[in-house]
Amino acid sequence: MAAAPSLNLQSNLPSLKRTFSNGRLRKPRSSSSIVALHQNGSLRSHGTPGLRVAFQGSTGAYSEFAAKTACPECSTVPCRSFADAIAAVERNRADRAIVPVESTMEGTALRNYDLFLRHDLRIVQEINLFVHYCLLAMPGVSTAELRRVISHPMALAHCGRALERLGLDREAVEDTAGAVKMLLSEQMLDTAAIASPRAAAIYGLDVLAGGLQDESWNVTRFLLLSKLPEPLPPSSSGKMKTSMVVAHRGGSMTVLLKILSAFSSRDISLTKLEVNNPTMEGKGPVIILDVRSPAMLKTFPHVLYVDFEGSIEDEKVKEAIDEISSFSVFVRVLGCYGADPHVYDLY
Ligand SMILES: O=C(O)C(=O)Cc1ccccc1
Repeated sequence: MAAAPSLNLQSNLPSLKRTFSNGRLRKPRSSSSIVALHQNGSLRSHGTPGLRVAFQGSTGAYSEFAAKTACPECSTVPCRSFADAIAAVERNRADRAIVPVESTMEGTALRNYDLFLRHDLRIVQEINLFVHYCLLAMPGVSTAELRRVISHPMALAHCGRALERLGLDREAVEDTAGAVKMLLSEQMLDTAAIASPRAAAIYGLDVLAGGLQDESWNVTRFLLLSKLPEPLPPSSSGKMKTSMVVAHRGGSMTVLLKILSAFSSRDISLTKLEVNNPTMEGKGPVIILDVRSPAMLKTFPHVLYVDFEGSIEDEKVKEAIDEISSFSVFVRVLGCYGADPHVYDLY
């Protein structure tokens, strides 16, 4: 009998423990192992049975696995786009949305982040997922017969060198599992998909190659978004993290120094500091919803994304935010949630 793949919890980055199940998921993952991880680990449980989590893509997408990792007992709601996943939460067709926002190979997925800023949702959990990319094809098709490959743009970008070597034309589609479904529905015999071993097992495709990513350490950070803030856990239950966006008048260097000083003078560790540079190709001003009433969309040319360790209930965090608010144009706290030091891996 094939062993059910299980999640592995590591106490520290960057080490990672993996379990192998021949890359195949033959039956639904038992959630009991994940519940145990929640009980032992620092994560707050989102394990309410019946919780509906919206994600972009089809069954078998990486985002769906991230959702199941974050909320083991949840049901997942496939959506065509990330915007649809957000709308599902806003219209009460889902309780949470999950979105990939950063990867070790490419940094922040600004499109997703910027879209999130236009809505009144909060970050309630983070999940780091080790992403394995495989080359999948219809049963019986060999690598020599392939002419092109389809997948999510991030997957194509992460496997650039391998695809170069294989000499395949690339075409972006909505998501990795959607690419697999497309192969099947259109019986494509000259096309491969890049997707997870889990998607291969779900849809019964052949895995022609594994570990396709250009960098062996390929972790994607997902955020779980909710309409309402989660109650903050007691401070004894582990480290907290806060995310915020800061809009300023320009002159990034001075602002950066002032922000660094607001945190370092209070011994608060930053985990992310990203400048949104409006001169970047294709990058316009950022539109942010001002969630204070009356809620309205505002446009800012100069924006910084900041994550740091600490809870908004900590006195020194409140002071740091007040100080930053005094020299910036706009500040919005995007969420306060349990810091998850683990990388989850399903192979
Ligand atoms: O297309 C998917 O499967 C997704 O969930 C989006 C994605 C793609 C590549 C890495 C992480 C998430």
